[in-house]
Amino acid sequence: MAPINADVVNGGKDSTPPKTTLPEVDTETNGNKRYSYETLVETANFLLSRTAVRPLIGVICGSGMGALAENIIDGQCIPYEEIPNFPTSTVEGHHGRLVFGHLNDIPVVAMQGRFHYYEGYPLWKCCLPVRVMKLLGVRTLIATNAAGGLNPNFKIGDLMIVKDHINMMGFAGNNPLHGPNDERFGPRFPPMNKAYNYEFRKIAKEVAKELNIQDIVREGVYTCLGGPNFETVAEINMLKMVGVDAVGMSTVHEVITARHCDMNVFGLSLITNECVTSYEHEAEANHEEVLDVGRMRQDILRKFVSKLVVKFAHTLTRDSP
Ligand SMILES: O=P(O)(O)O[C@H]1O[C@H](CO)[C@@H](O)[C@H]1O
Ligand SMILES: Nc1nc2[nH]cnc2c(=O)[nH]1
Repeated sequence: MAPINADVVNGGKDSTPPKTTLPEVDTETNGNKRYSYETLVETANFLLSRTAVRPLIGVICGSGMGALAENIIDGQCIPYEEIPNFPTSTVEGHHGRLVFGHLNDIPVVAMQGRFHYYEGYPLWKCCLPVRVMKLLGVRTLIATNAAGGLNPNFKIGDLMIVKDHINMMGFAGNNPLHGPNDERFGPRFPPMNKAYNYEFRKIAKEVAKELNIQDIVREGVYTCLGGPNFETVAEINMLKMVGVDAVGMSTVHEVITARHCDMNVFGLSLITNECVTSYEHEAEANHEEVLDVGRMRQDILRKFVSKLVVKFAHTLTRDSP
C-alpha cells in the first residue's frame, strides 16, 4: 500500500495548514465559559420580566415526559433560544422550553427538555437551569427521568422514587461543582447523604396509595452514565453488583447542583426498558422505546406529579417562618 502523502491530504503542494471547519474553542473550557453569579441573575431577571409567576417548585421533565407540564394552568412557554445564556435542547422528546404557571394552584416552572452531557455541554452547563430556578425563588426541585431498570423486580412502566444515587461520573472527577466555588450558591464541600428528601419520599408512597398505583411505584438507587450509548452487558452486571436499580444519563448532576444551593429534591425515574444482562438476549435498548413508555405512562405521571406538587408545597408553607 502506498504511503499517505501529507501534501495530498492537505489539498496539494501548498504547505499552509488546511482550513478546518471546526470552530475555534478555548481549550481550557472547551468553548464553554463559566457564567458568574451576576450573569445568572441577569438570566433570572429576564425570566421574571417575562412572567408574573413566581415559582416555588421546579419540575424537570424526563425524556418523553414533557406531558407533565401540560397540566399547568395558564402555562406561559418561553423557548430556550429566547433565554439569555441558556443552552438549547437537541434531543428528541425534549421540547426545549420553560413553562411557567400553576399546578393545582401552586406556582411552578417546568423544564420541557433538559440538557445532557452527551449533547456536548459540560456538567455545570447542564445544570445551569437549576441555579436559575434557585434565583427565581424555587425551593423544591422535582427531577424526573427515563431510565433502564436493573432491579429484577422492576417492570417496564414502573415508577421509581429515587432513594439515592451513585455519582459514577463524579468518581472520575466530573462534577457540576468542579471549579471555583461561589459561596452565594453554596459551600465548597456540600454534604450529599440527604440528597433525596426523606419526607418527600414518604409522601410519595402515601400519594401512590391514594391513587391506587402503589403496585407500580418502587424505590431505588439511580446512577447516571455519560452516554449517549446504552450499556454493555458487562457494564450492567457491574452496576447491579454495586447496588444500582436504575440507570440513565441525567439527574445526578442536577440534584448535586440543587442540593448545593439548598433546594429540597425529589427524584422520580420512569423505567422505560429492561437492562440487558445476558449475551443471549436478542432485544436492544433504543430511544424510541423510551419515548413510547413515556407516552404510555403520561396520564399516571401527570396525576402523580400534580398531587405531589401540592403536598410538597404544603411542607414548604409549614417550614416557612
Ligand atoms: O434522563 P432523561 O433526560 O429522562 O433521558 C434518558 O433517556 C435518554 C435515552 O433514551 C437519555 O437522555 C437518558 O438520560
Ligand atoms: N444509560 C441509560 N439511559 C437510559 N435511559 C432510558 N433507558 C436507559 C438505559 O437503559 N440506560
